[in-house]
Amino acid sequence: MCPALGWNSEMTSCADRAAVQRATAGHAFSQSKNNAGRSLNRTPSPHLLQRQGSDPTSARLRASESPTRRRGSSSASASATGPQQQQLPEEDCMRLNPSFAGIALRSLLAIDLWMSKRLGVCAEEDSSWGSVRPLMKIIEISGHGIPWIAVTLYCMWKSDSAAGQEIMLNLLLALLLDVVLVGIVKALVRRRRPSHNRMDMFASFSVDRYSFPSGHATRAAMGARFLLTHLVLAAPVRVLVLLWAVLVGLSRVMLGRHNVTDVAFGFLMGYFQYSLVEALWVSTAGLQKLLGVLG
Ligand SMILES: CC(C)=CCC/C(C)=C/CC/C(C)=C/COP(=O)(O)O
Repeated sequence: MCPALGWNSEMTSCADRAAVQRATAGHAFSQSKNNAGRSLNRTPSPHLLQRQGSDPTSARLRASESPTRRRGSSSASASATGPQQQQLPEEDCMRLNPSFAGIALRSLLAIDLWMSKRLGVCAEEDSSWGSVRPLMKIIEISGHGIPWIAVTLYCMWKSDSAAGQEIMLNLLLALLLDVVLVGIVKALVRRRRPSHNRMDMFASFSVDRYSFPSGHATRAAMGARFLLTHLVLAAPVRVLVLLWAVLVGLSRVMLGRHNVTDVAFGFLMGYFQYSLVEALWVSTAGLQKLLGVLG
């Protein structure tokens, strides 16, 4: 009798250990869902296990222990399917890894939701930091795509040097690339914005109802890297640019627009987007050549 799970078996193989751990993990999650605050490792009572007889966790458990039962029930069939038998435990071990990865991911997401809820201190006017919400919304606009694109176009038009125009052209292309890539990832991942978010954001696409990744964070990271690389800025201004990027990310969580992981991934994605822009850098000479070919 397995003391933790309460079923009869002679569990010695890797497959059996896998079954035990999957069942324990599955049980731990159903426990933590139904009964927040209890330990994940708590041993279930026999009474509870009886009740779980028809739930999906038990169904998985029955499915996973079936190879063991088949092995145990007939030694003749075991010898008949010898090589296959030896593969089964290995397969089960491989299925064990995703379950641990699943546990790690679920734990990370739970921490993420908890932290994001706690940091969403200006999600509403009457939230604990509701008085700084207008300031956070100004920071939000400073990282929005429309002002960035508008200012870039203006600088490109006003620039009197070919080098300046080339830089602004590439910044414009980078901003458009950012909108497209973020839109694709949001549409693929489809993570809902936090429940405490008020959807009162200035000019957004329909895909912006999703929160992963934060488009403001990608733009802030990519834009900051771009400006720091291509503009000659005094040291205090460079610090201000970095501070602004951090504030944009922080304001997303404080406004309740995003979870922490949306912003963290957004920063990472924006950082690498800049590397892509550098790799695909378009020179004005190259652009003129291309336009000549097309025209
Ligand atoms: C010309 C053109 C394609 C402009 C698009 C600018 C635009 C509307 C960007 C979307 C900005 C936005 C609301 C992003 C959402 O940011 P999150 O940080 O909330 O993901």
